[in-house]
Amino acid sequence: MAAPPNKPVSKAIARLDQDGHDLPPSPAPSSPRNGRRRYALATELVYTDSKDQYGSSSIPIYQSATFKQSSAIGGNQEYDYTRSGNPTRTHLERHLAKVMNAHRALAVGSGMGALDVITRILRPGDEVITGDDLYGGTNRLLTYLSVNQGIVVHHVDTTNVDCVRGVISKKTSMVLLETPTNPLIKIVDIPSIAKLTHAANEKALVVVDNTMLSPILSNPLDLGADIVYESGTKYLSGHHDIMAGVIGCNDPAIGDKMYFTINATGCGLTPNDSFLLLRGIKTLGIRMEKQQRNAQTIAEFLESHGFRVRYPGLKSHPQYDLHWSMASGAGAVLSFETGDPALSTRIVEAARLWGISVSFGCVNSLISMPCQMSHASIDAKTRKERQMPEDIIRLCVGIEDVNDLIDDLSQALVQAGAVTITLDGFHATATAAAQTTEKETPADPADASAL
Ligand SMILES: Cc1ncc(COP(=O)(O)O)c(C=O)c1O
Ligand SMILES: N[C@@H](CCSC[C@H](N)C(=O)O)C(=O)O
Repeated sequence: MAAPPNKPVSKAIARLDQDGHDLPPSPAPSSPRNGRRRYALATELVYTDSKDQYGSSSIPIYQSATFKQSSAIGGNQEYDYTRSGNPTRTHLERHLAKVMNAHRALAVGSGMGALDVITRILRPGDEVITGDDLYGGTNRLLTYLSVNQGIVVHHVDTTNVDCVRGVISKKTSMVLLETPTNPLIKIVDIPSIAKLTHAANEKALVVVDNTMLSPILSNPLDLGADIVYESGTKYLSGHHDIMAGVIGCNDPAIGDKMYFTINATGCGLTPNDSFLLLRGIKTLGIRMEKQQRNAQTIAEFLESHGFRVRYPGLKSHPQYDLHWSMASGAGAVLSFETGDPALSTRIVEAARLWGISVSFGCVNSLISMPCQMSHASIDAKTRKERQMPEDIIRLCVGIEDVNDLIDDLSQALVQAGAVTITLDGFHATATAAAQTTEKETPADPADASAL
């Protein structure tokens, strides 16, 4: 089933604050011809004009902890100490603000570091509403805040706006959303929840973790969110060679509060990692294009062979229309079930091209079992209460040749005994969804090469 063609995501950059940031090497604002306010996002991602003194086409790494001052009584300069600010990081943040259509962007050492900075806005007694399907590390940090910092955390099914309505009140300070959720790929209605939240308490902050889509596919700030953050470790950098976290917001006072925390705690992204993130961002458009094309083909392959597949590029996804009303692509993470955790383990371990690894968004394809890996920090009882299938397999699709990926997956499915050979190919054996009228014979691993 073909997904709708990519549509342009972001509106024109309207909120970018150019004041006070025009010192080298901050990026120059883009200036397309024909009266347009900005280029298409894929162009903005690679647009690197800067005021570098030598006109360097790649922004230099200012690998310096300190900057000399012109005077003992302060001086009039932008930088004094890299914890407080660094030209390479500033360039990255300014570039991100353009890409995220944010008034201000901030770059820190990891995605969890970003959430830490955001949740430090909370005060004891504040209430947070969040989902019941969340990245394990997010769940862990929220649990820490509720146990140690007096924050009240409500986990509800955020895919149902009425569930959010049921717990929202004047005491709600933050609503934290993930969409598509990790790992169940459920979709959350950001505009409706943002409206509901701001009506209940105009000071409450709607925060969206956009790691699964990245700015090239969705812009939560344009959908009503107050703060967007994501793990730059994933799609933004794209090569699994750095850890990073980025934050965007439109309210200058909130931006200042978060900057205060970054300077006070020292979690700003290093100059070297800022450089690598800048480099990764340039290829985000083309990587995502290929990754999601591959993901669509693989999702269709698995579904057509009888597996229950969760991917918003498939028409069978129960929230297909909602997803496409908020995003211009389906992303490149999908999950599927086999009905048996031991069988899933065998599939994962039989794959070769698909690396057994946590994380996603990288150019290499990865396969994992979230309940045992990325979400193992959520205890088994809570996983059961939240209906996380222990057998779920997550595929994070890369840029390899899609036929090689399908071939490797096919071999793994056969070797693990997850499919039966039929007259015209093979079909899932163990999934609840597997229904076949054809005469089946158990798969022989030796047959894998014939597939
Ligand atoms: C959805 C989501 N948000 C946030 C994070 C945290 O990012 P990081 O690993 O960069 O801290 C992850 C993964 O780690 C994630 O999957
Ligand atoms: N051991 C790590 C696991 C990181 S999971 C990374 C990523 N978000 C994913 O979903 O795969 C931890 O405990 O945080």
